Amino acid sequence: MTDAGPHGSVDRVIEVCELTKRYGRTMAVDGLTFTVRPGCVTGFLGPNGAGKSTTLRLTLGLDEPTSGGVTVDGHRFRDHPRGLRHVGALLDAGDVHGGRTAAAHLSILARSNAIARRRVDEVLDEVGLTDAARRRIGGFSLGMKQRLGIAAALLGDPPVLLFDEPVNGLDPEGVLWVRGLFRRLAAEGRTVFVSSHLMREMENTADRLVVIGRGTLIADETLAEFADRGTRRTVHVRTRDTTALAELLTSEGASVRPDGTGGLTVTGLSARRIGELAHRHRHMLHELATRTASLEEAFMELTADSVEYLAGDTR
Ligand SMILES: Nc1ncnc2c1ncn2[C@@H]1O[C@H](COP(=O)(O)OP(=O)(O)OP(=O)(O)O)[C@@H](O)[C@H]1O
Repeated sequence: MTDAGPHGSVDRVIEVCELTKRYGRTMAVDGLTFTVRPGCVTGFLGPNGAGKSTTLRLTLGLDEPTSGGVTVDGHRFRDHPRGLRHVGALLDAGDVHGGRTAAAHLSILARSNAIARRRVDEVLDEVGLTDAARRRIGGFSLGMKQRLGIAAALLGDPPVLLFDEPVNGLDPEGVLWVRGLFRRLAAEGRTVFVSSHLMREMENTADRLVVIGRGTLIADETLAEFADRGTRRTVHVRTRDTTALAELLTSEGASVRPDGTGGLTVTGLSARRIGELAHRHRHMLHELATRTASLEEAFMELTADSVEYLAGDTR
């Protein structure tokens, strides 16, 4: 599965190398380098505007990079003779002709990519749209459009699959279904690359994570490695003289920040040690509690500096 290919490349591997895309004054993607391998689900995470869709569009040759590039098996997408039979993708589920039926939409795609007609019925069945096959797409819910987009990605039975925010619009049953589908596709040895701006959509799906913010790479690691950040403990402490306690804990090597409610969030010292120090220096503590950050919190902390639009932002 991961044998070296004819050009010294690795089979089914997406290689993003120094990828840069500038739109006027906006750096959508800024020197991104990472590799996506087969046999596992790789989550592509980042806040809104981080550059995920741009990276996926560049991977599919739908846009030209300003510099750098992306290859699949060592070739640019447009140089792959097998097109959709090699790389299947869901980019924008709404980008379909509403007047066509689901079956007609997929049949046209199949014909133009030399894919057998029987695949249309197979993928409609796979995504649960068999009963809606003869209905016009214009009347589809967002969730049904997502399923149709996933069907289109699967149509050519490709070894490499890209999905841009596939969970959008799916109901809870649909979310479970799509997770199972991604896991199965990866278990079959395919390369599965899935974007999302929500950690919780990835934490039960992805084996690896590529995290970006403002077009640059923030993390490229296994979910287990990422989870280790998530299990980092912080201690919540509340006292009357916050400033004095913060100075004391900082001098003992802790990292201390206000928690926004008059208390302090401390990392680098255990609750027990903080309790001992406070006692020795005669600080009365009103609260002392250890808490474990969730994966979502770890993700938000990691990407905090690259969030484009903050609620209530007054910058
Ligand atoms: N065609 C374009 N013209 C101008 N700016 C663009 C274009 N496409 C993307 N951008 C800008 O590039 C940046 C990255 O956008 P992109 O859609 O790739 O991010 P994203 O991570 O997919 O975000 P989201 O989760 O909101 O879809 C944004 O600031 C966006 O406004």
